[in-house]
Amino acid sequence: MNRGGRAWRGFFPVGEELTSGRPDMKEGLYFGTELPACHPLVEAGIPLHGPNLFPDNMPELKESVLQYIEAMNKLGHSLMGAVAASLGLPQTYFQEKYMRPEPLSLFRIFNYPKDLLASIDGEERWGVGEHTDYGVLTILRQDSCGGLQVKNRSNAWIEAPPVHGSFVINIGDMLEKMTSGLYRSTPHRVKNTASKDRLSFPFFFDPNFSAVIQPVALPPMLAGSIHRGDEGYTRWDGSSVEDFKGTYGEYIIRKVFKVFPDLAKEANIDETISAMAAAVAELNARNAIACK
Ligand SMILES: O=C(O)CCC(=O)C(=O)O
Ligand SMILES: [Fe+2]
Repeated sequence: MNRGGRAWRGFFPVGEELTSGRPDMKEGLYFGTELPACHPLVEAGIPLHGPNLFPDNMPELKESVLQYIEAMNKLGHSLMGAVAASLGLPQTYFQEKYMRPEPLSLFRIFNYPKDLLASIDGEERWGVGEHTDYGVLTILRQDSCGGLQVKNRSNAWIEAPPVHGSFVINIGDMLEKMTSGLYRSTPHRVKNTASKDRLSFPFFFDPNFSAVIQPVALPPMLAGSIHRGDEGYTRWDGSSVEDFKGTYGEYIIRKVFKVFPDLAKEANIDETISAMAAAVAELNARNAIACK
C-alpha cells in the first residue's frame, strides 16, 4: 500500500491491513473512481483520489472494474433513494446533500486464502475482524464459500450466507450518524473456513469527501423509535459516531491511517488532515471540480 500513491490503490498482501486493529487474513486489490492526474483534487494531493493502478497485461480488468463501479454507483443512488423515502424525505435527498459532485466510491477485490492459521500466539485470527464500514452503504458480492457473519440487534453473531444472485448491503457509520441511530451501522466479520480460497467484492458507496455529515430531521414517529443504549450496545471500537463532527474526508482518512499503520508512520495525521481540509475548502470555493 505504501507504493499505491496518494490514491492508495493497488495490491496489498495478507496481514497488511488491520481493519479491527489486528492483521487481516486477506489480500486484495484496491480500486476507486478513476480520476485523471489533472483533476484538481488529484493535483492537490488529496488522499484516496487519483487514477487506478491497472495491470497493463490485462486490459479487460480495467474495463470490467470501471463498468462495475458505474453500475454500483447507480445501485447505490437507488438504494439511498429508498432509504430517503423510508425517512419521509425526497428520494434525491442524499444524492443532493451528500453525493455532489459525486460520491466517494471505493471498490475492492479480496481473496481470503484457505488454510491460514486459525490462531497466532493463542490469539484467534479472522479474515477480517469485527468492524463496521465507514460510509453510507456497502454493496457486497461474495462467492459461495460463506464465512461472513453480522451482529444483530441482540448482539448475537449470525451467518450471512451467500445467496445466489444477491448482494449483502451493509449500513455504514455515516448512515447511522445521519439517521441518529435509526439505521445502525452493521458490525460484521469474516473467517474463511471453506476448503478453497474465498473471494469477495465489496463496493463502498460513501459521501463526497467534503460533505459535512449531519443528522436529518426525522418524523416524530421514527425519532421516537430510536433506542440507542437499550441493549447494552457499545461500538466495537469504543468510539461514538454521534460525537463525530466534520467532513467525511476527515472521518475516512483517520480510519485509513488506523488500518494501515505503515502509512501513519510517514505522516503527521493531524497536519495531513488540516492541510487536506484547507486544500479541499479552497477548491470548493473556486468550484474546481474537473480538469481545466
Ligand atoms: O469480504 C467480505 O465479505 C467483507 C469485507 C468487509 O467487511 C470490508 O471490506 O469492510
Ligand atoms: Fe466491512
